[in-house]
Amino acid sequence: MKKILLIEDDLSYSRIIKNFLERNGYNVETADSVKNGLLEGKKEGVNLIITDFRLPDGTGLELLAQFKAFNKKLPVILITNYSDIGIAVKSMKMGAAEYITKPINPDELLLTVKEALEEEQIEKEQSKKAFGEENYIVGNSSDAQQIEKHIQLVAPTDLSVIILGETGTGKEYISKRIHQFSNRNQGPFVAVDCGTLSKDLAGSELFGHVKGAFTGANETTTGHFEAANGGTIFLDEVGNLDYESQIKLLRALEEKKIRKIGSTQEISIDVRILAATNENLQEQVKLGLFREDLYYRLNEFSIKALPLRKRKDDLMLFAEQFLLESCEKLNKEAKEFSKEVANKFLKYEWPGNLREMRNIVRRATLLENSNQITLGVLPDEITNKRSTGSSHQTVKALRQDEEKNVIQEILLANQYNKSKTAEQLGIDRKTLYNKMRKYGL
Ligand SMILES: Nc1ncnc2c1ncn2[C@@H]1O[C@H](COP(=O)(O)OP(=O)(O)OP(=O)(O)O)[C@@H](O)[C@H]1O
Repeated sequence: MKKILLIEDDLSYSRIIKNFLERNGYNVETADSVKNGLLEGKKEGVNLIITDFRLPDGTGLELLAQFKAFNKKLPVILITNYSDIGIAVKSMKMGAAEYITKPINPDELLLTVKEALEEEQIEKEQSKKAFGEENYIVGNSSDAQQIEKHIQLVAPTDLSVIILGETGTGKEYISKRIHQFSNRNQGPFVAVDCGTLSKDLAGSELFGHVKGAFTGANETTTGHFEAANGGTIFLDEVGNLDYESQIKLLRALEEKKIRKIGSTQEISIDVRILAATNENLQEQVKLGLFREDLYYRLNEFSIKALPLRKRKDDLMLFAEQFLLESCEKLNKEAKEFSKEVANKFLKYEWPGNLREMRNIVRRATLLENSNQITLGVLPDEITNKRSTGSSHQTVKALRQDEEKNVIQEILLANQYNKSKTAEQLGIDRKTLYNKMRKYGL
């Protein structure tokens, strides 16, 4: 049975989530602070961490950073408030498996947990074989067609490719597509998140080590390069590699040989390298933080993944694909977007790009009961419903606090059964959902 550690300081809420996950076949331990979370999470046998963002002695992001330094393969799901998209985006950059927003929707939670654990399994088995098209959308706009042309052009060559773009713009998807259309597509595709490689262990993660190479090296390991032999290695957030690892990487690329840490034996490798960054790598080269020779070696060809706000022509195509996928995955009847929603989508900035859109559409699919996605199930960021400062603010805030407490109490008493809660409050389910979202319940 998979073991989940849930870190949440609201104990009644924590109990409800724990019960729900246990009913669905998981073993759940709980902790109520950063300190206790770290203690519990580092114990043997934990497969997944779910942590709230706001904790009494710190934040979920601090925990995420610590867990990623401790074991970067341990998946971490961050719970944020519905409107904290900035934190959610940051968490993904820091290596979170996924984020979910409050109020937690049970189906969404279960799906996210399942997906995070599946990914953990794949990592473990290192079964990086060829994969299907993964619902890859090319897009109809001329920019999208240009990117696709470049992918098809460069894929069959062995050139190193650097993929530039903001977080969530599809850099990893592009690199998988390059692998898929390359002659190496029967070989492994190994994705390495350089942002989560600690300085001390980067060398051994990338190239492996022999038993006894350093304290704690109890057995000989295979590094990512060796695992990718005959295939493609994808170095995500390559700008985060420390200087020492950059030197080793350059050597591996130039000599096509690696040496495990602590070994004198050289191993020949045949690996194609794709790298991604959402930083200005050239700027880092200028500042002396990234080696110029490595930069040119990685940048034999470059592809720019566009931010979603600059892809207005294809934006609804993505939204509709995510809606279709969500309906299928969640066993919901087919739905469409209302005109108002489409308008808001086109005006929104999408700081988290395609990943944010996929998550918002998935959540809207869960919340919407009709066959049309309406404004009511979108976050305030998109609908601009956020209240602006006014003289009534304090009185209003007080009333809202009261209302929030009452709703929370009744929800808890009903074990988060929304129909019962709405009935007891004398409001309909939709109003309840809106209020829950408003108050982050
Ligand atoms: N071409 C595409 N077609 C369909 N969905 C896509 C496409 N590109 C990206 N996505 C969706 O967006 C999500 C994020 O994409 P991906 O992980 O490739 O982004 P990224 O730029 O590598 O993100 P990060 O900067 O956080 O590493 C994917 O999980 C997928 O759901």
